[in-house]
Amino acid sequence: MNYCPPCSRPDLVLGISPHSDGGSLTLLLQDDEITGLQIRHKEEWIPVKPIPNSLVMNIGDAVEILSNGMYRSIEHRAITNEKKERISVSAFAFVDDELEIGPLDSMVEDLNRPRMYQKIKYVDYIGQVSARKMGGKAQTDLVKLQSQ
Ligand SMILES: O=C(O)CCC(=O)C(=O)O
Ligand SMILES: [Fe+2]
Repeated sequence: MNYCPPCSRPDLVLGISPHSDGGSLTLLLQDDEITGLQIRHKEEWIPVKPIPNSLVMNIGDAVEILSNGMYRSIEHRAITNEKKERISVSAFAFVDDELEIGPLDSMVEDLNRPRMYQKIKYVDYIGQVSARKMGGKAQTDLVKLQSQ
C-alpha cells in the first residue's frame, strides 16, 4: 500500500520515484479521484487517468526478460497532489527466488530473434535491483547482453 499526504510543492516532491516493477505482473488499484500515476513514454511523463472501478496491470521485469523484450516493463512514478492525500494498493506477483530466469526458447529460437538478456537466478536479480534503489527503468539493463 502506498500513501502520499498532500504536498504543498508537488513540483518538487515525488510520491514514488521512477522505477519498473521487478516481479512478473502487478495489479494496481488507484484512487479514482486523483491522477497520480505517470508512465514514461520516450522522454515524457504521461498521466494514467484512473478508470473508475478498474485495476491497472503492469508488466514487470521478469516478463520483459522471459519474453526477450517482447513485452516491456514500463517505467513509472507517482506524483504528489497539492490538495488531497492519495492511497494506492499494489499487488505484486514475483518469481520463485531460486528460479533462473532468462529469455524463453520460444521467444528466441522459434522467433529467430537475438537473445537480449542473460540468465540469472531471480533472487540475484532482485538483489541487484534493490542495491540500485529506485533507479529508473534501466534496471533491466543489469541483465541486458552487451551486444544488444
Ligand atoms: O501509486 C501508484 O500509482 C504506483 C505504485 C507503484 O508503482 C508501485 O507500488 O510499484
Ligand atoms: Fe511500481
